[in-house]
Amino acid sequence: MYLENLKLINFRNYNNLTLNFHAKINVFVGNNAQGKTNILESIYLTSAGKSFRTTKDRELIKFDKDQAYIKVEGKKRYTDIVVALKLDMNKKKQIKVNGVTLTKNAEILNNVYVVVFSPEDLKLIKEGPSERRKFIDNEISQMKPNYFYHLTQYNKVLMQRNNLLKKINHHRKYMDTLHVWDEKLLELGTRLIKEREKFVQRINPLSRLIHRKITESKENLEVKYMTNIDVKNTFEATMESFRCKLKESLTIDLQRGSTTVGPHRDDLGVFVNEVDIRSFGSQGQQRTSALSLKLAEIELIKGETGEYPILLLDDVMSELDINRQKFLIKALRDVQIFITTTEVDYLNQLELNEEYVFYVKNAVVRNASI
Ligand SMILES: Nc1ncnc2c1ncn2[C@@H]1O[C@H](COP(=O)(O)OP(=O)(O)OP(=O)(O)O)[C@@H](O)[C@H]1O
Repeated sequence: MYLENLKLINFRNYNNLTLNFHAKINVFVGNNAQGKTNILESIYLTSAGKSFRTTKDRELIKFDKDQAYIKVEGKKRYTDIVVALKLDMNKKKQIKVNGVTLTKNAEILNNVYVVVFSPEDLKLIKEGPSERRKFIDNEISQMKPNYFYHLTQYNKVLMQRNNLLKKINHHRKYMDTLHVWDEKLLELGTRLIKEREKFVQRINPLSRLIHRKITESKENLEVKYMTNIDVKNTFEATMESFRCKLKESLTIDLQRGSTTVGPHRDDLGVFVNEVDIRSFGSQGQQRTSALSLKLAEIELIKGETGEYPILLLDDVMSELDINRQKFLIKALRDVQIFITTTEVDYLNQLELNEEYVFYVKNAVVRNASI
């Protein structure tokens, strides 16, 4: 799929902006703090309904304004797609897809497919497991909105169970209601585990292949799903093994007042040439592995939905050497790419057409074709 245009009103530092995009590459060039990432952020919002930089919608509305508006129009293989969001300081955000107002914001998923790669994504490898769980969850949610629903429910049930564990410490009578929460936790948790296992099984060969190309076959990347539950072939058997673990950990859960086993403790192991690069990788290895995973996601989304997602590369091109940049542009022939950069030098090396380039200065965007 690709986006044809974007309209912003009172979004971040923009008053009123309309941009027509190129179906292949769109590069936003400018100094720091001019509004380049804001454009990528607005595109991401039309995919996920939320920002990749903040959880507070009010930060997205232009200072001194009450409302912001974002709209994209694009093409999928068989349909046109129009997504519009209205953000309001005081009211809930309103989202329309092809003119129809959504009743639940989560319904926005599965319309505009986006993969974003930013310096933040380095965290994917070097930070704690929660960043890697977020990666897995975001990717599966985009392809399967039901997964997002189960994840939200799981987190709610987990919180209720943890509250109950704390209460039981003071009043044993609450013990009688624990099994109710356990059953819900087991059912929802097993759904997450089975989906995550499937996701990692599919992304592993894809990312390995890409990684081999980027590193000219010098490195072998392997990602492994790491969970404290024994994953079995069937849903029922996996749920049983989760049940055993939950029973075994009851004493310690009660002591701690929190649930110590389940998919909320999952991680993604990332190995290069059999070395765990979460702890032992160089910066370059961590960066390249994160890139390989992100690029694998593109293929995965294509396989799952039949559409290539849009790729947002925020400030990462200059961190890659020229060979890797060229690889990226060449390998992603069929993907619409949005790039932000402060450096123009490499644009010449990449031999990009001027019409692909947008110059951004203090929320004013100029393009050769405008
Ligand atoms: N709600 C808002 N209202 C008005 N301006 C805002 C708002 N939020 C952010 N800005 C402004 O947007 C600018 C930052 O834009 P953006 O993050 O897109 O920068 P950038 O061009 O990508 O820079 P860099 O290269 O440093 O990443 C800053 O000038 C900031 O003050």
